[in-house]
Amino acid sequence: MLRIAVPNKGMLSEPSWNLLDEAGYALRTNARQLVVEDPDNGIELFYLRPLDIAVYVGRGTVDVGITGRDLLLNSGTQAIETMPLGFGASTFRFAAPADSAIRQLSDIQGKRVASSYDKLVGDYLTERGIDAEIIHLDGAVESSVHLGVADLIADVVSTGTTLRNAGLHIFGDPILRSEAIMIRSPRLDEDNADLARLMRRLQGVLTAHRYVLMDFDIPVGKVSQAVAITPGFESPTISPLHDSQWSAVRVMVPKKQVNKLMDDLYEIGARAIIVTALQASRM
Ligand SMILES: Nc1ncnc2c1ncn2[C@@H]1O[C@H](COP(=O)(O)OP(=O)(O)OP(=O)(O)O)[C@@H](O)[C@H]1O
Ligand SMILES: O=P(O)(O)OC[C@H]1O[C@H](OP(=O)(O)OP(=O)(O)O)[C@H](O)[C@@H]1O
Ligand SMILES: [Mg+2]
Repeated sequence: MLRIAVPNKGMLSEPSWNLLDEAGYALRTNARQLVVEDPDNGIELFYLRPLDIAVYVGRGTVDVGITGRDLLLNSGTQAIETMPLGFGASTFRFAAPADSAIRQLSDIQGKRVASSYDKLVGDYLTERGIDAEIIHLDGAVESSVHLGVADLIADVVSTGTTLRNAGLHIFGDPILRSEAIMIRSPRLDEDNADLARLMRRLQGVLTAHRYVLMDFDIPVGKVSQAVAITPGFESPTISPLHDSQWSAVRVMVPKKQVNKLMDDLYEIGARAIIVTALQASRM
C-alpha cells in the first residue's frame, strides 16, 4: 500500500482533499481521524501538519506527500519534488515598511528578519553573503515590524493584501515561486508502479480541469488548417460526415483558449462548434 501524507489544515488542505477525492480515493469522514485506509485503491492516507509532511516523506516513513515547494525547501529534508498540483501558488518575498531605509537586498545586512521559514531565508541570505538575524515566528509575521521585534519580514505573498494592511512594501527579487507539489521519499523508486498509478490519477484530474472537448464540422478541404489551429494532445479524431464534402473533428483544447479557438475555427469555415466539459481523464 502506498502511504500518502496530506495536509490536515491550512491553505493547502482543502484543495488537496478535493484533488484526492476527484481522483477516486476515500477521505476521512470526521476531522479527528488521523489515518484512512483505502485498500480498494491501494493507499493509506495520513493527515499531518503541512510543516511536518516533508519530514515524514524525507525520512521515508511515508512514501509521498502533498506540500508547498516553500515548505519542502525550508524543511531541508531529502524528499524529492515529483509534480506540481495546480493550486496554492504564491511567491516568497522580503518586505519592509514603506518609509524604511531597507530597499534592496544588501540593506538586510545586520538587520532582524522575521519569518516562519528560517532555513529558506537563512540559506538565501547566506548564499548571497548577507549576515542577518532571523527571528522565528509561527504566523502573522506581518505584525512583527510594527510590534518592534524585527526590521523586515520574509513571508508568503499571494494577493498582497496582508502586506498592504500592515503598511509593508515588497523589495528585491522573489526569494521563491511556490505552489502545491507532490513529493516522494528518496527511498521510493522514481518508476515505482504504485507511485506511477497515483500520478496518472492526479494528472488525469488536472487535465480534466484544464482541458475541454471540442467538436466541430469543417469542409474536407480545410481539415489540415483546422488541425493546425487545434492540434490536440496527440492527434485529433477526424470522422466522415454523411455529406462527403464535410468532416467532423473531435479534439481536446485548453479551457482558457476556447473562445479564441472557436473564433479562429469559425473564420476558416468550421460550423456547429460544440464544447463539452471533461468529467475525468487518463492521459
Ligand atoms: N495566501 C496564500 N496563498 C497561497 N498559498 C499560501 C497562502 N498562505 C500560505 N500558503 C501556502 O500554504 C503553505 C503553508 O501552509 P500552512 O498550513 O503551514 O500555513 P497556512 O496555510 O498559512 O495555515 P496556518 O498559518 O493557518 O497554519 C505554504 O506552501 C504556503 O506557500
Ligand atoms: O498576500 P495575501 O493574499 O494577503 O496572503 C498572504 C498571507 O497568507 C498567509 O497567511 P495566513 O492567513 O495563513 O496567516 P499566518 O500568517 O498566520 O500563517 C501568509 O502567511 C500571508 O500572511
Ligand atoms: Mg499561514
